[in-house]
Amino acid sequence: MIKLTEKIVQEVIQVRPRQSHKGTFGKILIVAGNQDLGGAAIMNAQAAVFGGAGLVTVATDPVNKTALHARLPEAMVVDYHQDLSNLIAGVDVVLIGSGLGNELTILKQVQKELTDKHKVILDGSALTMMAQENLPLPQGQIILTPHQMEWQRFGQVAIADQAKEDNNWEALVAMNPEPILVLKSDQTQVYLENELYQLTVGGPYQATGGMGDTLAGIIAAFVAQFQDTKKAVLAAVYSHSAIAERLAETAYVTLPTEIAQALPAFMKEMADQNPPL
Ligand SMILES: NC(=O)C1=CN([C@@H]2O[C@H](COP(=O)(O)OP(=O)(O)OC[C@H]3O[C@@H](n4cnc5c(N)ncnc54)[C@H](O)[C@@H]3O)[C@@H](O)[C@H]2O)[C@@H](O)CC1
Ligand SMILES: Nc1ncnc2c1ncn2[C@@H]1O[C@H](COP(=O)(O)OP(=O)(O)O)[C@@H](O)[C@H]1O
Ligand SMILES: [Mg+2]
Repeated sequence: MIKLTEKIVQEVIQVRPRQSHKGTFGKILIVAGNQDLGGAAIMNAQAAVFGGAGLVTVATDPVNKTALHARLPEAMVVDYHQDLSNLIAGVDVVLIGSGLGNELTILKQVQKELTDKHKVILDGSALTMMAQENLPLPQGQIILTPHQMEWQRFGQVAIADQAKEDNNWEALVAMNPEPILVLKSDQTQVYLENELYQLTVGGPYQATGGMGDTLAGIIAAFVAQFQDTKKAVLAAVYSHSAIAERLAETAYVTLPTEIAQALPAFMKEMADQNPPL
């Protein structure tokens, strides 16, 4: 078991090269937010934009369009009922599932367009629907971000049995190809290529709806812009809770949107500890 420390973030987040443009830092499609859960799409997208993604498009229920534009003009917004195949073909990263509710048709349509070139984050309702419908993993480099209840459904490991890492490995190796697992709890762990990483920052001030939607957006931003996907996932998981821990020095609860807002300053601090490329 390897403890996650600030070192991983310093390693991943570099000063940006001058010769760059928005395409350099990755294109993300977020498929999230049904009629009732538009906040999840907003929190995904805010975290992705503030986390440094080059271009963010949100495919969501049309009722969420005005709110998304008003909160986050940097993000593009499309109706998730439209044909998303061209959009999916043009992005590097697809984040799907936060606040998606029971939108099974949309989940299936997106999954069939994914290819090996995509990095795919499966969160929230995507995991729950895939478990209920027994759907196979889609193509792409897969990152699963379940909380314990979602992992119980998706990985079929009872919450009480998740404390034993062997049980989680057993469920993971049965999946082909083996995804990266970010198993969220008050003791979040990342299962990644035979190594178990343990988060040692963060705390109960994070127990607020939307906290995982924000983490999923940060993971999307980091894997979109940083070369090494595995290290980028670890750095995202660490950054999310390290920022929360800092905010909690003066706050009883840390809001997901506040964590997103604090990301650019945190990332600059980490990058400044590295020499420019
Ligand atoms: N503002 C919004 O639009 C929000 C949308 N959300 C979305 O709502 C959908 C349903 O997600 P939920 O997670 O609420 O519902 P779930 O039914 O999947 O799971 C939530 C329940 O699981 C149990 N549980 C056990 N261990 C847990 C753990 N370690 N962490 C969290 N829960 C644990 C809790 O009793 C909790 O009520 C997701 O797609 C999610 O992205 C949520 O993020 C809440 C905020
Ligand atoms: N008591 C806690 N200590 C540390 N982290 C927590 C605690 N409660 C929740 N979190 C973190 O908050 C996030 C919650 O994710 P999730 O349950 O998916 O939220 P949501 O779906 O509402 O956005 C995870 O990253 C989890 O590790
Ligand atoms: Mg969640």
